[in-house]
Amino acid sequence: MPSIAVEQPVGIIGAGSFGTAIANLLAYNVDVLLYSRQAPLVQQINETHRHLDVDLSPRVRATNDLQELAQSCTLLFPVVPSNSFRKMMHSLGPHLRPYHILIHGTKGFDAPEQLFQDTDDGKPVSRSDVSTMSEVILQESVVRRVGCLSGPNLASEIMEGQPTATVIGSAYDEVISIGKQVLSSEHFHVFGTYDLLGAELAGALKNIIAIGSGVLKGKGLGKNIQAMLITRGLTEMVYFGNAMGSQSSAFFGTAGIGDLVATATSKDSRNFTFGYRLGQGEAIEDIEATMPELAEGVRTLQIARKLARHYKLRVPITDMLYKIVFENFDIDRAIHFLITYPYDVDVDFI
Ligand SMILES: NC(=O)c1ccc[n+]([C@@H]2O[C@H](COP(=O)([O-])OP(=O)(O)OC[C@H]3O[C@@H](n4cnc5c(N)ncnc54)[C@H](O)[C@@H]3O)[C@@H](O)[C@H]2O)c1
Ligand SMILES: O=P(O)(O)OC[C@H](O)CO
Repeated sequence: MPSIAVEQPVGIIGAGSFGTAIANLLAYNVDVLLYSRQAPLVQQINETHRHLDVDLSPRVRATNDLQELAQSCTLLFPVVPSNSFRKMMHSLGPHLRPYHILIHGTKGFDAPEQLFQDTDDGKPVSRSDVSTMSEVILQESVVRRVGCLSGPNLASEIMEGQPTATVIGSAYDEVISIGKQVLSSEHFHVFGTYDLLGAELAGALKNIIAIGSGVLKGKGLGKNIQAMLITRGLTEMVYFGNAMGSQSSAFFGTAGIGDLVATATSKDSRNFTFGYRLGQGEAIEDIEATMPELAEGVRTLQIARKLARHYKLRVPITDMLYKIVFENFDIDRAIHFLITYPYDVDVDFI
């Protein structure tokens, strides 16, 4: 096992909710260098050791110098939203060397901006138009040892010190082992899997179903229908995963059902909350205007809808949610459509 992680600080890129939660988790084992683009925030963190109403470990130091980050840390955790990820990699890439290891925590996809403006259903996208975050890292840097962090990891609970688990997906044993070494603690169990793609797809796709679950809750509906949404939603996630080249098993582990249950049932989830407010009757423009960072699932929904066309997938929940979010489709009609949908078999995958 490489010894770099304990001898050097471990870097985090993105001082938002998840970056901050990960910083305190890492600080049980290692010194941490937390990168933010905002100089005043860096100064505040280093002077007060507090951020987002949380006490930071004295082992956490902040910087706004990407070169310092890359030179000080071999192991880096990029945790910026998917819509900023490629831009962030453009800035970071020139500072990276083949010895760096990147384990990202971002749950979304990258796609050309044109795709998000193009509402023409007749134009599907293909898999090559869409990248996972590990693919973006490979495209934008010389780094090869990449991984992802995926699981039921609501930042607010982690910041309160509550226990949970995660899974590190990577094709490389040393990425999994070093990730476990720096992150494991009595609060945090770390699994490993070679199915990097499956862990990334599960983490991104569950956000769509979390929006749907929030919609039902916002409509005042109960646990029976929420359970069915999660069950059939998981089925649609498997369909997408199989079409995009991952194994089904990823969807039945920590990154799949684990994160789906957490995100689709918690008011601390932005995706669930976005759906809840829709279900309560709020206009999308009003929700967007008052959510500082848009729920990842909204972008993922746009990409998934087009991928479904490309792969000819039968994914009625994804279709209905797309219509609700982007075409003002009536929520009650969508629920009626799904309840009367001619689903033929209960479980049709292994
Ligand atoms: N919040 C959670 O509970 C949670 C848990 C697991 C995974 N995630 C995933 O982590 C990612 C980030 O979520 P979050 O909750 O931390 O979001 P957030 O909005 O709280 O924070 C994102 C941070 O990234 C920074 N950022 C954006 N672009 C950047 C750039 N180019 N360079 C450097 N910093 C940049 C922003 O300034 C912000 O501080 C998302 O993909 C999310 O799905 C979140
Ligand atoms: O819905 P979010 O973006 O708050 O995130 C939920 C996390 O992905 C939980 O693991």
